[in-house]
Amino acid sequence: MKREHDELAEDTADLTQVSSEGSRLKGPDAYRNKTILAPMGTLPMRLLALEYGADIVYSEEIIAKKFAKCLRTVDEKSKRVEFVLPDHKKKNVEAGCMLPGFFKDDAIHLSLDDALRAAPLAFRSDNEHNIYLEDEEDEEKANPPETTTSASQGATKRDVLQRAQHSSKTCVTYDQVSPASPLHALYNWDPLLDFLAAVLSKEQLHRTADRLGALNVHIYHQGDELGWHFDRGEFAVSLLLQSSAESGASDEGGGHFEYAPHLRSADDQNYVDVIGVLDAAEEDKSTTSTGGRIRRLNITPGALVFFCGRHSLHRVTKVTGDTPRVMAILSFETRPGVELNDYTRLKFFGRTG
Ligand SMILES: O=C(O)CCC(=O)C(=O)O
Ligand SMILES: [Fe+2]
Repeated sequence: MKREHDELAEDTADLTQVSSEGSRLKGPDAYRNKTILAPMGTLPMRLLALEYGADIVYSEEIIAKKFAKCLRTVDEKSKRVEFVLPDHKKKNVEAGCMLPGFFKDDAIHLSLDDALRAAPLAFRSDNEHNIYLEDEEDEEKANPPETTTSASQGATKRDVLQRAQHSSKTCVTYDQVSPASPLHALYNWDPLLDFLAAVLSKEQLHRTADRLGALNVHIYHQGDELGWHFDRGEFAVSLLLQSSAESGASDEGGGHFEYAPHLRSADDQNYVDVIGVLDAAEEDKSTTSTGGRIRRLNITPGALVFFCGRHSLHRVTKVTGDTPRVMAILSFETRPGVELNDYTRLKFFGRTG
């Protein structure tokens, strides 16, 4: 309690507050041994609290110095109000968000049964890839290694490309998902497009036009995993149908979603920290400075997850138990009519049509 009190004092050191004594006090001393109430909503309520013995009352707007420095922004479409630090804008933007319980038990079970019925026909991929999910030869031609050294010196794109990742999973394609599945209904439900567009601050979203890749269900059996990668697309929407993890954060069962938020940006590939995260994950050194950037998201069945994977390195750890991890991926684009290329279709679906 003492520590919190001091932290609050430090955080608000520049602010001048009106106390019950009516005098203006400045600096940390103004907050020692005082009865402080926060957050207090309306002025009459605050005045009443002062009358009944509180020394200092705060409205929400002046709790922290950091907060006082924020800019008020309003998203035009959703009308959502956000307070953003002007110089730390990127740190305020989350890598993703999760809505637990979006699908209730019945919808989960019907979708799961449908996917598992289709599984014997589905393609199993098992391959190595780099974290950028791109063809190395094409990439080297387009960006010769000498032009791709990180601003934070010492590591190059070539170093990162050499860190091969393994992925194996079975993929039920869109044409194999039954039109009777709740997943099919959800994906083709127009209000979902509006909802996602509002949440993601996009003018308009469209379902991906790919007859195989628009909606997929990935099944990870024992030994399967999804290696570290940055998504090529801007964001992904996923819905977990079955977890392989036995309980929340414990390692048992495996199949955990792990990510290192904001590891790169549009202007800095940050190869040094990318290598640091890959090393830390390999050696399971979650306490090293780069390893400390790795977070684990405890996704429960039925949760809808939006994830901006283009700048946040992420993976699914190896499934170690008997229960397969079953994850639906819903794909959307900001432009209509977008299809996958044949290279991707062959790699992940084993066919082009
Ligand atoms: O299955 C997951 O949780 C993530 C899947 C993913 O990262 C992807 O499909 O790109
Ligand atoms: Fe991904």
